[in-house]
Amino acid sequence: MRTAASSWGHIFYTGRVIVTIDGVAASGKSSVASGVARALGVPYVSSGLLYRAATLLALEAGVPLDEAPALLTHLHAHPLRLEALSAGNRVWCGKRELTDDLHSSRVDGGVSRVAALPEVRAWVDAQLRALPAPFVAEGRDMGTHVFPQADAKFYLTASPRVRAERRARERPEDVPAIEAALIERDHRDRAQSAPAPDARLIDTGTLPLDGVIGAVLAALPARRA
Ligand SMILES: Nc1ncnc2c1ncn2[C@@H]1O[C@H](COP(=O)(O)OP(=O)(O)OP(=O)(O)O)[C@@H](O)[C@H]1O
Ligand SMILES: Nc1ccn([C@H]2C[C@H](O)[C@@H](COP(=O)(O)O)O2)c(=O)n1
Repeated sequence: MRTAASSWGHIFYTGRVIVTIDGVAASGKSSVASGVARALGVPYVSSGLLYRAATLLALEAGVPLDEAPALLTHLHAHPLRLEALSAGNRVWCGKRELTDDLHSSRVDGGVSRVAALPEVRAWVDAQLRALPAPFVAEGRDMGTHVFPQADAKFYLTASPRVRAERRARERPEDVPAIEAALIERDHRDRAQSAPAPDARLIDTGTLPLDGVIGAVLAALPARRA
């Protein structure tokens, strides 16, 4: 029997298919995108990592986070490279790997300011649109703005408490503090975080990770080679 994954796997392998997975902070976007991409045998693309890497470089260099011209000059002098592997994305600045430094509370606290700058958004969008399809792309505006032509779109949600409890298993911080920071970030990211009208909404709070990945794979439109 041909499953949705195997049928799509063939199309992905030969075609330029794009699936987008957007959603609020810590809703499971990268875990789900990685699982779906692995099932389909294609890379996934984590757009948030580029915003995080831009924020880290600005913090390290003392560039004010809302000064777009200075930030863009710094980014052009220190080009970033997103390595879109299906097992986990990596970000490089020259020979230095930044990946492990991108999920700190310091970067979390500043990234929404950087992501609010239209010049930075255009810089990220250009890098994403230069990537060769097929892939699964995750972020906030993948289905609305960056890849409106995507073949299938999903939007993940979960309550702030559930998301904070999951994050607390990864970081030595207490749940109420993480929850408050997530609510604040949701608020600051809201301008670019609306679901695409044609996205399928999935509440990840009521499903295990494998269940969400299975729901995405099952919802991919039937395709035949
Ligand atoms: N459905 C799920 N059930 C249980 N845990 C989950 C589920 N989805 C994700 N997780 C866990 O929640 C945490 C956050 O997931 P993940 O990092 O994939 O979210 P994200 O939306 O990409 O986050 P961010 O917005 O910070 O980049 C991880 O520890 C992940 O393993
Ligand atoms: N397409 C995107 C991706 C991310 N952002 C912003 C919003 C977040 O605060 C930050 C980090 O993203 P995350 O790692 O939480 O997915 O980057 C955005 O505005 N647009």
